[in-house]
Amino acid sequence: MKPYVILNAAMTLDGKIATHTGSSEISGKEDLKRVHRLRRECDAIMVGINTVLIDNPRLTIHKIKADKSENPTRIVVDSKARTPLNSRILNKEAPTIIATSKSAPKERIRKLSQKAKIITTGNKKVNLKKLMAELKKMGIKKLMLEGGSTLNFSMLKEGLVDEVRVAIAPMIVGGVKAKTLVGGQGIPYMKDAIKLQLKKYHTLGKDLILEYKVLKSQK
Ligand SMILES: NC(=O)c1ccc[n+]([C@@H]2O[C@H](COP(=O)([O-])OP(=O)(O)OC[C@H]3O[C@@H](n4cnc5c(N)ncnc54)[C@H](O)[C@@H]3O)[C@@H](O)[C@H]2O)c1
Ligand SMILES: Nc1nc(=O)c(N)c(NC[C@H](O)[C@H](O)[C@H](O)COP(=O)(O)O)[nH]1
Repeated sequence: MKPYVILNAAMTLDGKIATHTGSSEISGKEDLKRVHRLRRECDAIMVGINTVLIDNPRLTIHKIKADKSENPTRIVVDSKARTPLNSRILNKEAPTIIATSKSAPKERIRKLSQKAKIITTGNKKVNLKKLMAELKKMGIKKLMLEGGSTLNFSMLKEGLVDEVRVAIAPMIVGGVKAKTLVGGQGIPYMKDAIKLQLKKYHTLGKDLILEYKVLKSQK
């Protein structure tokens, strides 16, 4: 049992979700409103620790009108409990979960547990399947995965993503070191690619929105 997971991101035409310096203002203002409407529909938003360290996101609904009580629960996948204590994700605007592993230092866990709920799974890194099962037990039915590249790969590879929604901005930045929509180790052979089915597409301001269903592998 797991929540229904929607991976949402914005990328340039060349598939980058940030430049090699970490700059990532990609979505147009209309797309940002779409993202915030999606946040409002979800029970939780999840990001990887690098996204917290680089972007210091709030992960609340703040581009459209919403009551504080509508903010989804924020989740950081953070094996070693590196989330800075002054990061915006730990403010009082919404509940926060730090998903850690057994490799996280006890002292960091103690400090973070004063500001967030801690869920520990996995030895060296977070066990995403177990984390998803825990979240479902807690009542999280719909989860928005907001990146980054490394976490997107792990979630897709583990078969935990149900839908992918991307905004393609009419921009190209290049750079071998710039993060793409899905990074991680990658899949060696095209025959083993994660297969998707295009469900919907439309323009939104200058961006193109594509919505896919993830097809479950036959393995
Ligand atoms: N344009 C967009 O839509 C968008 C969205 C989100 C993030 N970003 C960008 O993505 C970049 C960050 O991406 P990234 O790939 O460096 O990091 P990430 O945010 O995906 O975090 C990855 C880290 O999570 C931790 N982790 C723990 N358990 C894990 C597991 N089982 N699987 C995977 N990771 C696990 C590891 O420390 C790993 O290095 C930033 O520059 C950010 O601006 C862009
Ligand atoms: N859809 C989307 N378009 C973008 O252009 C962009 N850079 C992100 N990036 C997602 C990432 O998780 C960001 O850190 C949060 O979008 C910031 O979230 P806040 O506004 O602080 O709540 N996502």
